[in-house]
Amino acid sequence: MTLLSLQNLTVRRGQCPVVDDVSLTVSRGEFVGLLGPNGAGKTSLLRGALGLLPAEGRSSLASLPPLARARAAAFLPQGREIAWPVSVEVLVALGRSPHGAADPTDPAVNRALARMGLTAFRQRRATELSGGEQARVLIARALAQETPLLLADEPVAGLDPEAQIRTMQVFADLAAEGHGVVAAIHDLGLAARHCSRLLLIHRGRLVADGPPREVLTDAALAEVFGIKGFHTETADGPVFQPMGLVR
Ligand SMILES: Nc1ncnc2c1ncn2[C@@H]1O[C@H](COP(=O)(O)OP(=O)(O)OP(=O)(O)O)[C@@H](O)[C@H]1O
Repeated sequence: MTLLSLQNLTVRRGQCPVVDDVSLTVSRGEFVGLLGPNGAGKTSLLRGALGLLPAEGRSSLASLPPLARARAAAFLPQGREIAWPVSVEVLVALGRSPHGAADPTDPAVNRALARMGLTAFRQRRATELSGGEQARVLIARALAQETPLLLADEPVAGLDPEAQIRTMQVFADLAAEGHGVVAAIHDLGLAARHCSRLLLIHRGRLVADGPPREVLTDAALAEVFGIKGFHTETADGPVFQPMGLVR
């Protein structure tokens, strides 16, 4: 079942298209990594798809009324600032708002806290956590929304290795449970290891779309990122490591 459909989506900042004629679909069961260099258009693509930026073309999400959209897709923005000194459980419960009251005793809040390893933090004041802990709380808020689709902008940025792997595993589990996840990710090794599909964005255009091994080719790495990488298959799954510059 299709959770997101983009047809010829174009987002302009000024005159310049920063998302250029992108068409794709995302289905249940997919954990999609959105890759591309700084400024490639990943955030603009996510925001355009959600209707948070004006766009030409069509997005199945952007055309929904706000409440239906909030029940269809959760969004984790790139910014990680928590402004209100509320408890972790109250903040995570805000993810339940599209479904009615934001109740900290809602089982969905417990599930989100547990998935992100935050149960012991639930009574802590969110503004008094470390940067990485706050980032995990914001992921938990998006998980508590329990939507068919999760769009996450650099969810593992600033997390320690355990939290990065835990978060990638949570997203892969969500996909295995029948949700869809699209996450902008700069760590190509984590993306290659955990995502079922990668989208490669270069100067606003979708230049590759497929399984990690087919997207992270030597030619694409050189052309898009200016790097070379090392791949291998291990008993624990695929390993990809960026190795050096080519320009
Ligand atoms: N508010 C803005 N006004 C004008 N141009 C913008 C604005 N925000 C972003 N841009 C430009 O749009 C392009 C795409 O930016 P976007 O934030 O989508 O990239 P990104 O792939 O998410 O990058 P990063 O990996 O650095 O987060 C960039 O060239 C950027 O300079």
